[in-house]
Amino acid sequence: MQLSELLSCLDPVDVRGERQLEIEGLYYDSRMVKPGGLFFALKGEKSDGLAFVEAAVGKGAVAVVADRPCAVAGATVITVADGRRAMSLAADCFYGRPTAGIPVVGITGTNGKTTTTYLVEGILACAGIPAAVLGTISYRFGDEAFPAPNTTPESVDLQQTLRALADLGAKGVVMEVSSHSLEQRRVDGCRYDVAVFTNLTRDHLDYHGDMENYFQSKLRFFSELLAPDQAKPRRRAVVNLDDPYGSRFVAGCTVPVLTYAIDGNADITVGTVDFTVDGIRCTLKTPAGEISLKSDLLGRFNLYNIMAAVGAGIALELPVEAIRCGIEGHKKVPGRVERVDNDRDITVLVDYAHTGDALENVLNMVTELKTGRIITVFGCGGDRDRGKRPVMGAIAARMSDLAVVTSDNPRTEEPHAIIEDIRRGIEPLGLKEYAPEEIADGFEGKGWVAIDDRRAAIRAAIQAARSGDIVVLAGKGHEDYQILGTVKHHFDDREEAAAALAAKR
Ligand SMILES: CC(=O)N[C@H]1[C@@H](OP(=O)(O)OP(=O)(O)OC[C@H]2O[C@@H](n3ccc(=O)[nH]c3=O)[C@H](O)[C@@H]2O)O[C@H](CO)[C@@H](O)[C@@H]1O[C@H](C)C(=O)N[C@@H](C)C(=O)N[C@H](CCC(=O)O)C(=O)O
Ligand SMILES: Nc1ncnc2c1ncn2[C@@H]1O[C@H](COP(=O)(O)OP(=O)(O)OP(=O)(O)O)[C@@H](O)[C@H]1O
Ligand SMILES: N[C@H](CCC[C@H](N)C(=O)O)C(=O)O
Ligand SMILES: [Mg+2]
Repeated sequence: MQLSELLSCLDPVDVRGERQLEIEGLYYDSRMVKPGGLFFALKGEKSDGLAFVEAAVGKGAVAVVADRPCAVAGATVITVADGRRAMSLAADCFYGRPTAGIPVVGITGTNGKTTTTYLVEGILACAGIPAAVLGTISYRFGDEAFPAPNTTPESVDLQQTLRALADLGAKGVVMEVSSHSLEQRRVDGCRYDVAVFTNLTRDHLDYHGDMENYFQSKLRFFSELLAPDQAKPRRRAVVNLDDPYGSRFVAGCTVPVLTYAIDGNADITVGTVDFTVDGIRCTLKTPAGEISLKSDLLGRFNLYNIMAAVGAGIALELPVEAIRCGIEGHKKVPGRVERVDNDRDITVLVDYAHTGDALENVLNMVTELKTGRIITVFGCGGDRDRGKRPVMGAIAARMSDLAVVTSDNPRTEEPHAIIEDIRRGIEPLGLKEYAPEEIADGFEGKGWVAIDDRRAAIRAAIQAARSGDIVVLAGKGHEDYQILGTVKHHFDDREEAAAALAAKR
């Protein structure tokens, strides 16, 4: 693409140097630059892209974009107001506007995004719209999947992936929109039809600082990115009004809003509902009429995810029958309340709960199903929000008969130090702390135990379980790795649980 054409997309403040250049690719990492590239010098958390401009030009970049003064010989220098936003807009143009003219649903919120994307994918499929799904698990169209290093990729990777998925036949997009991506303008080049808000609870405060900043990063999705647009006439927001932040999102919206709530008044509410061990049966009252549904998803939190997906379907004006069919026939989400089969009458569930709210929801769900004692294995990620550690510790210990505290991607932190942070939330409860060897043949009273090594922790939990018990392995879900230092080692809770069940005495 000609640089002059790209310039019209990224709204430059100043251009110095040759404009008649053919741009072969967009890059934000100097190490990846190829000849003919346009390099975006971004200011990051760890380093400043300006320091790599010469390296980029040395590798063949013919032009550089920056939002701070930048001097370099041998390349056109483009100054913009916001480098990350300019990169998003340029990527949309460069990859041929992959989100124009097709339905695009973005889902944001602390928990429930991945699950809701799968439900919306099902609804779109039933409406005859085969859609791409981008999020934590993968970037996928049908069964063709690309690995997902981030939940919401950097704008250049995002638009390139959207183009590739459209070329494979995707006629719609459902994607998770993380708060990091909103803050870093990764999605500014996406043209959404519907933006969904699930909930806002504590997470990622290592990055956002406090809940208000976290909220503000998400609000941008509804206030700025969803501004009225003639090319997207049905733009709508879908907002959970039971969440304490819900009404603030509604107030910030610049397009019509469809609200949902189980407890309060909203556009979409619950008529009847029955939660069982087999799933959810409900009737929803909606502006499109009453919808009767049954789903094999478990728990009240999944009713919220269903309502969010139904809201997206209604906002897109899809037939009620497609909405029902999509919810009832949805694809299973790997690692979300996923059962590990066994013949020992122990319910083993692998789940991705890695925040206090998610853990509380999942443990509430298993408490309602309660067939025996609850044993919960969990840890907290290293190099992530430290404040959630004691909170999760208290929830796990309070709501389980035995909490097994262990490691979950310690990254560059000392695993035992993370467990000590978790301990601070458990100790005030005054519960018995078991030594690992004390639970080798089971346990009697309520308590907790710390076992740094996750494999040993899973083995101990399953060894301690008896017929009827429920073992929840929380935090890693679909992940098939454990990150120690900066190295990813193969590790899969589902495989570990199966091995522990096979080895159980
Ligand atoms: C904190 C964070 O979000 N960081 C993201 C950010 O990195 P950064 O801007 O801070 O990068 P930096 O290392 O300071 O470098 C600055 C610039 O110099 C460039 N550089 C650097 C070195 C060099 O030799 N040459 C060069 O050009 C870098 O490519 C970058 O453009 O931009 C990078 C490029 O897009 C991301 O890969 C990186 O994600 C890191 C890996 C990450 O772990 N992010 C997580 C926290 C994240 O984004 N998570 C969310 C939500 C997760 C969830 O709850 O589901 C997600 O969407 O995945
Ligand atoms: N609506 C919900 N409210 C609260 N907790 C939920 C909800 N839906 C799912 N959960 C819990 O949160 C975990 C993560 O769910 P899911 O993967 O759908 O969320 P996510 O928002 O995509 O998470 P991430 O930010 O890691 O991408 C689930 O395994 C479950 O324990
Ligand atoms: N994708 C999110 C969740 C990771 C879940 C947990 N397994 C962890 O590593 O903290 C993150 O990177 O913060
Ligand atoms: Mg997700």
